[in-house]
Amino acid sequence: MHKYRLISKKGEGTFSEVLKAQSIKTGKFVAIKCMKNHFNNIEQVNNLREIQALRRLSPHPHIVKLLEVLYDEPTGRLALVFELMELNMYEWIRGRKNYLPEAKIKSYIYQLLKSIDHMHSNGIFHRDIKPENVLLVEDNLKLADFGSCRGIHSKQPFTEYISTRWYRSPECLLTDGYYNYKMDIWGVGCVFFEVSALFPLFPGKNELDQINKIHNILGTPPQRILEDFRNHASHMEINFPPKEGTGIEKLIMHISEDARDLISKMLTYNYEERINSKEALAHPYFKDMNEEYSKRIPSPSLKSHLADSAAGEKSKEEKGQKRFLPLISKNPNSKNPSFAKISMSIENKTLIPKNFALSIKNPTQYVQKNYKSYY
Ligand SMILES: Nc1ncnc2c1ncn2[C@@H]1O[C@H](COP(=O)(O)OP(=O)(O)OP(=O)(O)O)[C@@H](O)[C@H]1O
Repeated sequence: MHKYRLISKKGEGTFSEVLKAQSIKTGKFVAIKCMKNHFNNIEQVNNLREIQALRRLSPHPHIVKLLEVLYDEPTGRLALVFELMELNMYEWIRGRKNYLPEAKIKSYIYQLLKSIDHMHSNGIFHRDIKPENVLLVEDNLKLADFGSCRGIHSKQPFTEYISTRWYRSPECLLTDGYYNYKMDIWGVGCVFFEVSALFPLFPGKNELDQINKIHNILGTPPQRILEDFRNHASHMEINFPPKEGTGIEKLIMHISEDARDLISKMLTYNYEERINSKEALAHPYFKDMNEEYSKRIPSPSLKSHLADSAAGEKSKEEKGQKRFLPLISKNPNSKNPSFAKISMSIENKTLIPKNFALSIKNPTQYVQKNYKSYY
């Protein structure tokens, strides 16, 4: 019944703790996302946005691959088993003193935009684009954490409190939920800046400070945009004294003009004018990338190999399986090994280093990044 041996902690988010584990049967390494919330029944699990979105978006070379869903009905605990990635984008830049090569950044941002384009073309937007949700293994990038996603055609206003403050778009900060898929592009612009500059562009300490940080750099929005925000906001008075921004350009003079131009098109106040994923992929910044990328991922079979490269050897069950669907059934007593009680392996103290036991902490906690204050 012990399907996975837990090895170490890989990360922690608001809703989960992610552990590195090894399949006892196949020796393959995986990442197990142990959800902090409990679930009453399998229907609740099946209705999870993260699972539904991953089913719709997979397989794709730049979307993290869900391998298995482990649900223990008696305890209500849920764990999602993913292919293991090496590190997230924040970990990649953390503590660096020297700028990263532009070619590397270009390749990663291109792949990120490919994932966004795939998502948006399939009617989903992510709503929490940030460096911690962008996972890397060698030269490959995959987008993760679809827990906040929504359907592009869902009716506004969106009422949930979403998106991580530093990467939240102005329309998301200032209106009562009148935003759309273009908020993901704002997030990509912030990530693109951050991996280029090695510090976050708008590290707001609270909502008001977040708005101020944006104004300090981009200036206050034009009257027309402010009027539009005002018509969709009741929670705050939108009345900013006009201010000129210091501009993004001078913070990233070391990158190419094309790169700066693309970042500023992603960080456009008016989301109707903000560049979309297809236009961004066709931007002159990527003129050498389209060919490079098709050389790198030339065929569907290599695509699926790339998707598995992080996790080592394919298991017997997966070999020959073209399209992977997470294993989940209504019967918790089924012989299906995916129903091995996750709690058994997680609680087996001989298998887990101290402090790495699954902890159910306050799901609203916010883990502050390890950055110094730059402004
Ligand atoms: N497949 C994976 N391979 C390696 N590390 C991973 C994987 N999935 C997640 N992680 C690590 O765990 C962290 C938290 O994962 P994730 O964002 O999915 O959790 P969450 O609880 O939904 O977080 P959030 O607070 O952003 O909503 C990630 O930032 C990443 O560092």
